[in-house]
Amino acid sequence: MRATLFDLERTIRQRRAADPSASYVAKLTTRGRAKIAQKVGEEAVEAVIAAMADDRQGLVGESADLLFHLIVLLADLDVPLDAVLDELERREGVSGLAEKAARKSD
Ligand SMILES: N=c1c2ncn([C@@H]3O[C@H](COP(=O)(O)OP(=O)(O)OP(=O)(O)O)[C@@H](O)[C@H]3O)c2ncn1[C@@H]1O[C@H](COP(=O)(O)O)[C@@H](O)[C@H]1O
Repeated sequence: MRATLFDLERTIRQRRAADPSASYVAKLTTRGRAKIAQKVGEEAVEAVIAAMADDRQGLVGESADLLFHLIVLLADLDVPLDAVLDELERREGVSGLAEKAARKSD
């Protein structure tokens, strides 16, 4: 899983500077961060719509689109995917409910 995502991240970072007429990543990158962010939002909504329609196969495709566009957005801000996966690892074993309760008592 991690290896696949890292391969995709490497490809995306390489393609950013490619010819926009030959690369979707390059084309989207030239359209600017707001456009990339908009695509992330759109793909998230499409994933939600697939889920609410009980469309499991659709959800798989929309989730792939969402992850792909999120990595394009991370690359645009030069945030390594590793940082996100490290953050998830840091949270491992910490119940979301316990974490929320700890925040409220701050
Ligand atoms: N994983 C993906 C991937 N997932 C989705 N997409 C593209 O994302 C686009 C999203 O489709 P939309 O209809 O929402 O977008 P659109 O019509 O271009 O955008 P709008 O102007 O309508 O907003 C489609 O063109 C998909 O092909 C992807 N494009 C590329 N990759 C990976 O990125 C690599 C580099 O791609 P290029 O930069 O194109 O070489 C590829 O080898 C793949 O591994």
